[in-house]
Amino acid sequence: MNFSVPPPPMSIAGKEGDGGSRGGNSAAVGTPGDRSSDAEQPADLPDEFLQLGGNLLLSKHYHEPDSSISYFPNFLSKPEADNLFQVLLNELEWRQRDTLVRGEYHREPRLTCWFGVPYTYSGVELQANHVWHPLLADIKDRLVHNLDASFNSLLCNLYRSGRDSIGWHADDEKSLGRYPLIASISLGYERQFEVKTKRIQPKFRQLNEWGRHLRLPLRHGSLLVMRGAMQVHWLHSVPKDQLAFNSPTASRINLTFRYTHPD
Ligand SMILES: O=C(O)CCC(=O)C(=O)O
Ligand SMILES: [Fe+2]
Repeated sequence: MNFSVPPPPMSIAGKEGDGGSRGGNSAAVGTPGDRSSDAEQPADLPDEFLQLGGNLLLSKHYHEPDSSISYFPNFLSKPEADNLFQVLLNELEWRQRDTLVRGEYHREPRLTCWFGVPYTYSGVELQANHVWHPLLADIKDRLVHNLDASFNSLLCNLYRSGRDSIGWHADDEKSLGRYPLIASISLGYERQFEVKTKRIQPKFRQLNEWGRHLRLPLRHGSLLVMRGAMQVHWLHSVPKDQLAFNSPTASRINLTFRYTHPD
């Protein structure tokens, strides 16, 4: 199923710069009448897309690949996802790291674990870790096969409750290349994944019909793929979930497979 794309709806030239660094926060800039321009009011994607999945064209650009996401709600069966969640929760070496946000170090509001070649983002240096957990090596091989893409690294995130989050950012480190394909698997408690356009906007040729700030809940066992120029033109986040702030059963694991180019 392809979820795309009415005629060019609007001019969305931005005002000022905000590259949207990982863990940073930036307010959306709206245009009058743009129903999804308010940072508090993301547009929800239709149930059909959430149930069945599909491809969603976010925006088209001049001289660049489209920005798009693909969603596979049932990539892993329930028993496999249940088992993977429990095993990873217990067996990975989860650590809380310090990250640089606007010149100051802060504890990340989540735990992480890294596999693959060395990787640096926002002041966090992740050492090479070539001893892949066997279940993760297996998933990597299946993703390579299914998506016809290469992956040599994996960032695992553990959101312990609704209090944990990842702020607005783009996966736009130089080592990922300009148009990375990022495969993101969700396990455990369902959290909202939001995307919005960056504040400096190019002259998009065409924008999707839901606007410039969208969200979708990422289901246990689902796969989300981010493609094309998405990291150049869009930010993404998993905001805090007030309803699950104090719930110890609201943990979520996210696995983002990437291809990291050596320096
Ligand atoms: O938890 C998620 O779904 C997103 C994680 C993410 O964006 C990242 O690790 O860069
Ligand atoms: Fe990300």
